[in-house]
Amino acid sequence: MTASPATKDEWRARLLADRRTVPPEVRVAEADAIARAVLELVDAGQTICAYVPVGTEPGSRAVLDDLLKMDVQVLLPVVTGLAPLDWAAYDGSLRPGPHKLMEPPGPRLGPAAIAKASLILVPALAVDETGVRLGRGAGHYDRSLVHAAEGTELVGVVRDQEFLPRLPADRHDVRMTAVLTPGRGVVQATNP
Ligand SMILES: Nc1nc2c(c(=O)[nH]1)N(C=O)[C@@H](CNc1ccc(C(=O)N[C@@H](CCC(=O)O)C(=O)O)cc1)CN2
Ligand SMILES: Nc1ncnc2c1ncn2[C@@H]1O[C@H](COP(=O)(O)OP(=O)(O)OP(=O)(O)O)[C@@H](O)[C@H]1O
Repeated sequence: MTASPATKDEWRARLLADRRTVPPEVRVAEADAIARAVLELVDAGQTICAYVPVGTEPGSRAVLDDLLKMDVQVLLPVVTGLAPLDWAAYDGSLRPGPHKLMEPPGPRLGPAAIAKASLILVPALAVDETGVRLGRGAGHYDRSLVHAAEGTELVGVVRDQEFLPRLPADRHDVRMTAVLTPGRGVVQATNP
């Protein structure tokens, strides 16, 4: 058994390597389970922030279309350097952006648009039981989530194996209020 990684960078390397070993049929089954859980979390008329999975990330583009059909407004992140993320509404179309990301082609709503969302699905490499999230390491979400409205549900989406007891945390880390995994559904984070 290999020792547990100590730093965030060591955790990122381990978690990304593990994601690459997941067989396609497992990814599809996990994405379906995540989609079912997401659709149970939302109500018609609600605005949420979501993400388009990139590479081996859990989730699917299909759930975004299901959300539109349910009359949920879906905002997707747009990367603009190291500033907080910008946001644009999903209307069914996407175009390629940086880092192999897909983004909506429509109007940019500005970083403050995140405050319209009552639920934010946050992509992550791992989340711990107290809601500490490990992301890609650029701090995009940490810079953005401070603009979310108070009381907004911040749901980190990870595979079951990426829901960990403890991760290294920095002062700037914005904690998730809950974690969504394919096997366990939505689990509320505990107090640190
Ligand atoms: N889907 C998604 N969107 C997101 C994020 C994310 O983590 N996931 N971000 C979170 O902050 C921001 C963008 N940050 C990112 C930074 C680097 C890479 C990245 O390393 N991409 C790889 C390909 C993906 C892979 O194979 O795992 C690449 O560029 O090669 C992706 C997103 C905003 N949008
Ligand atoms: N609110 C902030 N203001 C200024 N710098 C920040 C802020 N949040 C994070 N950073 C910087 O961003 C860098 C990456 O932070 P961290 O390792 O926590 O990223 P992450 O949460 O894993 O990534 P991401 O949010 O992009 O997915 C660090 O150098 C950190 O100092």
